[in-house]
Amino acid sequence: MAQRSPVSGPYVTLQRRTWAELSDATEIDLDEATLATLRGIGDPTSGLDIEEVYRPLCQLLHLYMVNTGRLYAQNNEFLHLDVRRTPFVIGVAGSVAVGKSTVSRVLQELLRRAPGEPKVDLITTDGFLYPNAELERRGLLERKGFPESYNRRALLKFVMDVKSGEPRVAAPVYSHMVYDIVEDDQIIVESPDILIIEGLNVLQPARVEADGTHGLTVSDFFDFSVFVDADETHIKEWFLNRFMELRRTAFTDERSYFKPYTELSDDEALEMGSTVWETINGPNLRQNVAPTRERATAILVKGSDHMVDSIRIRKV
Ligand SMILES: Nc1ncnc2c1ncn2[C@@H]1O[C@H](COP(=O)(O)OP(=O)(O)O)[C@@H](O)[C@H]1O
Ligand SMILES: CC(C)(COP(=O)(O)O)[C@@H](O)C(=O)NCCC(=O)O
Repeated sequence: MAQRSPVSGPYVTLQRRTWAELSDATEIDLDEATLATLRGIGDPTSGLDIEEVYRPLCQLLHLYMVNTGRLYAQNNEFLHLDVRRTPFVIGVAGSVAVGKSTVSRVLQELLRRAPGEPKVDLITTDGFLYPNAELERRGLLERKGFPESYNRRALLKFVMDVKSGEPRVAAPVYSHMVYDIVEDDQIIVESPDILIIEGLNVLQPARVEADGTHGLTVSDFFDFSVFVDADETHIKEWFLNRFMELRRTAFTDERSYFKPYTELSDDEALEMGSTVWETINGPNLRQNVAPTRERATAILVKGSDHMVDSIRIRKV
C-alpha cells in the first residue's frame, strides 16, 4: 500500500519511489538520443526519471484526457451542441531556471508517442511579453517576467481561441538572443490534440476588473497543470550555473543582447547574475510564482541535484 502523508490538504504527497510503483506502463519510454535533445542547459533529466517520474505522470494524464474528453462530449450532447473538437490543455508553471522547458519538452515527446499518436504542440508564454519598447514606456523593463510585463489579454485570447477549436491560432515569438519580441515572427498552433502552455505565470489567478468583477484567466482553460517546484537556494544556483554556461556559449554570438557580459571577469559576471536574481527573478518567484503552486494539479518537487524527490497530486 502506498505511503501517504496524512495531512496535505487537497494533495496526496508521494515520495518518488512510491510514485514510481504506481505505473505499469512499460511502453512509455524515450531513447537516450531523443532525451539529449530535450534537456535544458544543466538539466540532468535521465532515462531513470522517465521511468520513475514521467511514466506515472503520463498514465495519470491519460486518465484525465479520456475522462475530460468523455465529459466534454456528453455535455455537448446534453446541450444539443455540434461543436468542434477541443484540445486538451496542459499548463506548466514554475520559477525562472527551475527546468520547466525540460519538463514540457519531455511531456510533449512522451505524449506524442501515446496510442493514436496525438498531435502535441508546445508554446511558451514569453511570446506574450510586451516588446522592450512598450515595457520601457510602462516603466517595466526591470520587471520582465512579472505578471504585468505580459499582454495578458492577448494570451487569454490565444488560449480561448485554441480551446474553442479555432483551426489556426497565431502566437508571437520571444528571442532570448535579442532579449525582445521578434516582430516578424509567429508560431502557428493548428488544431493540436494536446497543447502544452509553459510559463512563469500560467497559474496566476484572474485580475480584479475596474468594476470589481473577476475576469477569466488562462488557467481557467487548463485541463491539467504541473508546477515545477524547488527551494529558491537551489534554483538560484541553477540560474547562476546556467548564466555562466551561457557566457561561454550563446552570449558569445555577435547578435546576443548579452554579448557585453562575455567581457566581464567570472567574478563580475557572477555578481551581475546574482543581482539579476536578487532584483528580478527571486522577487518574482516569491511574490508571484510560488503563491500559485497550490493551484496546480501536480507539483513536481526537485531536490538540490535537479532530481524530482516527491510528487504532490490533487486528490480533491
Ligand atoms: N539568456 C538566455 N539565453 C539563451 N537561452 C536562455 C536564456 N535564458 C533562458 N534561456 C533558455 O530559455 C528557456 C526558458 O528558461 P526559463 O524561463 O528560465 O525556464 P526554465 O529554466 O524553467 O525552463 C530555457 O531553455 C533556457 O535554457
Ligand atoms: C523570458 C522569461 C521572462 C520567461 O518567460 P516565460 O516563457 O516563462 O513566460 C525569463 O526567462 C527571463 O528571461 N527573464 C528575464 C529577467 C531579466 O533578465 O530581465
